[in-house]
Amino acid sequence: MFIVLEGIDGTGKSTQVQLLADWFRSQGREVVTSREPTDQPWGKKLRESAATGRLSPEDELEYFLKDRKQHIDELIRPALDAGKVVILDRYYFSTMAYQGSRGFNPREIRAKNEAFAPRPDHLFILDLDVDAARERIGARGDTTNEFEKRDSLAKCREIFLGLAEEPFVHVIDTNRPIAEVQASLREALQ
Ligand SMILES: Nc1ncnc2c1ncn2[C@@H]1O[C@H](COP(=O)(O)OP(=O)(O)OP(=O)(O)O)[C@@H](O)[C@H]1O
Ligand SMILES: Cc1cn([C@H]2C[C@H](O)[C@@H](COP(=O)(O)O)O2)c(=O)[nH]c1=O
Repeated sequence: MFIVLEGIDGTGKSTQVQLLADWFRSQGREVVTSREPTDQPWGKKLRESAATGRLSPEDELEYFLKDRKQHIDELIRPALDAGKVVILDRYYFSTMAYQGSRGFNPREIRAKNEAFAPRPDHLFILDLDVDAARERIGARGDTTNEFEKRDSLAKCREIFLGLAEEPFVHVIDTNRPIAEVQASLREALQ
């Protein structure tokens, strides 16, 4: 079972990934959770760039692809092959949204990724209004970074919602208490 949570910053992805992992573990399943960008060298460079200034659009896209290839080879495929549940906080749909918002064609980005990246069984788009999402980032104690500018987040949200009609995609309204959001995820999986 391969599950991905996506959505703009602050929608509650990390919170929900942990709760979902707890649920699977309580059923005796082995679970691997991970996130992109990863904590490997390409991912680290990308995280640093959020604070120090974004890379050129071309370099940024290239680094995300390199980071993902390594992630798939070293963690995602081995875990899936071993029958584990894999739950990711962001994947190539974020590249469609964020690098799409920088001018690349989201469909081309998707094709490039799907040439090497397995498609998840379930994709949850956690959806929240941009201002509410930015407020949550503030309440978490973080200042918004270069990836979290209002206009580009609005464009990202639009690209994410453009995926809504596909059969493996579930759009989840996260303007609700954490437990209610989690109940919706579990219901969709059941
Ligand atoms: N449903 C909710 N209602 C209110 N607050 C929430 C909800 N879900 C998460 N939060 C809070 O909002 C903040 C952002 O949540 P979280 O870090 O899980 O989001 P995220 O989507 O992973 O963010 P990012 O993409 O920036 O890493 C946290 O302080 C979290 O406790
Ligand atoms: C996978 C991926 C991520 N991003 C951006 C989106 C976020 O703003 C940051 C990651 O931060 P998080 O708060 O830890 O989720 O990276 C991107 O632009 N493109 C991608 O492919």
